[in-house]
Amino acid sequence: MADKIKNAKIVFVVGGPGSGKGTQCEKIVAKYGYTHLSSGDLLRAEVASGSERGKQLQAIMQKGELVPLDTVLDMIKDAMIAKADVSKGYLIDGYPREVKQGEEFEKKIGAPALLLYIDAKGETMVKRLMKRGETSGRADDNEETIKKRLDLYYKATEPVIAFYEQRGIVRKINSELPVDEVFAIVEKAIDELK
Ligand SMILES: Nc1ccn([C@@H]2O[C@H](COP(=O)(O)OP(=O)(O)OP(=O)(O)O)[C@@H](O)[C@H]2O)c(=O)n1
Ligand SMILES: Nc1nc2c(ncn2[C@@H]2O[C@H](COP(=O)(O)OP(=O)(O)O)[C@@H](O)[C@H]2O)c(=O)[nH]1
Ligand SMILES: [Mg+2]
Repeated sequence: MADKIKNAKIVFVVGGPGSGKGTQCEKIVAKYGYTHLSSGDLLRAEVASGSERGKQLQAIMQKGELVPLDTVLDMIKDAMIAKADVSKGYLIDGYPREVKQGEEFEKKIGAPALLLYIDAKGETMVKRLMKRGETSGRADDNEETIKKRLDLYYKATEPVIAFYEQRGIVRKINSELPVDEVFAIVEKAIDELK
């Protein structure tokens, strides 16, 4: 039943690991009532379920690599459909990770109206993730995996931003600032959508 979500407002939230995607998404949910779907959280839920598929995913995520495209996309699509009747819009956090993921999303679900590009310096992201790692319990918040995630971000995900820039839907957000100042910029981008 993809019909239900064909006309939904879709916002891609893209940025490096630890750039502050999740933090800003929470604030958008609180103010605008959007549905927040973090692809990483969906994958971690599958891992936590203890399923066979979850075990395979865990091995990939622990290495900081990308899980197969269809796996993530199916999870996002199912989660979107489940919320279709109540959703004012969708925040797709941490996806697409590569241009191909964006193309497949558009084929199977629909086109994004906006891409929020949450931008922080590499050293800032590493610092935040090491700090988060003290309490997150995430198997990939360690120095070695963080470095791999960052490398993959620059190699595979930054081209996603260039791809959508051609369409004029990218809003670059400087997330070096304090959270509330970052959100003030985010609000402007979301308000433009209405
Ligand atoms: N579309 C996606 C999203 C996530 N992952 C996997 O899930 C891991 C964690 O993703 P995510 O939670 O989005 O992590 P980061 O981008 O590193 O951002 P953060 O942890 O700071 O939210 C990734 O490293 C990757 O292995 C993936 O393969 N494909
Ligand atoms: N100073 C500052 N810290 C932030 C900001 N956003 C997030 N953080 C911190 O950076 C860490 C990673 O943020 P998170 O939202 O999980 O990032 P994500 O990996 O992009 O989803 C968190 O522990 C936050 O405390 C921000 O705008 N400013
Ligand atoms: Mg996150």
